[in-house]
Amino acid sequence: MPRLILVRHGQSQWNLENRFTGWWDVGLTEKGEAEARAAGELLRERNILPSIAFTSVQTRAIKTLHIALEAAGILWIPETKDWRLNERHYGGLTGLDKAETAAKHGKEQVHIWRRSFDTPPPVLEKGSTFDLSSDPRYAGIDVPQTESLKDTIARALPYYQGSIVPHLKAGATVIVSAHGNSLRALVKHLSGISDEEITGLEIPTGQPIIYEMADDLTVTDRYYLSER
Ligand SMILES: O=C(O)[C@@H](CO)OP(=O)(O)O
Repeated sequence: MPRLILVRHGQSQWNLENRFTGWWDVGLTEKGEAEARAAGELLRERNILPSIAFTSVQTRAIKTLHIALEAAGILWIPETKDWRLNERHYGGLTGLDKAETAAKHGKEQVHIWRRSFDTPPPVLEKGSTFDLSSDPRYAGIDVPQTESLKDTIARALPYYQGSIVPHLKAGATVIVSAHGNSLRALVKHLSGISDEEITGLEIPTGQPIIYEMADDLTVTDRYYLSER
């Protein structure tokens, strides 16, 4: 039966520092690496072993995937990296301290920027420190200047449908290592969560979420692997 494993990257350096991250490429902390290892060990213990992997083009998700697959003893499985699984682009907030930004603009405004469904943060000016449009990994891609959750869904979901669903339809166990907001996009679709409710859903770092599916990809069960 098809099975989908979703895992948010382990703690990143900017999760630790409480900074808006988005598309900025930061590494994992030691704790983040340990979370990734624990996720892989859990997959091995429970014998839930993916045969194919998908991740973003961001170091924290790629490393989480590799550390987890190595701990599970299956670092060799095929993997695909795609920018459509990237974190939501945080626009002009990228790099800022979340608490300082709340002190400056008010908690309510920051909550809207972080969790509203379709209000994007302010745009990131072209040529500013965190502008990634000349990064070679984004060659030929129109790098956004900001994204709401709705914008993130608009690129992550078609990617899921076009590139991941065919493997699920063939009965594979698929792992996706990605980010808080790109995974929200997938969970919203898979669990049929409304635009309002999805904004309240927090996805913890390094915790595999399992979707068990029927052959027609109807979800039959969803659970955190650590809770079973
Ligand atoms: O900074 C970010 O890119 C994300 C994920 O860490 O933060 P938020 O919790 O605001 O979606």
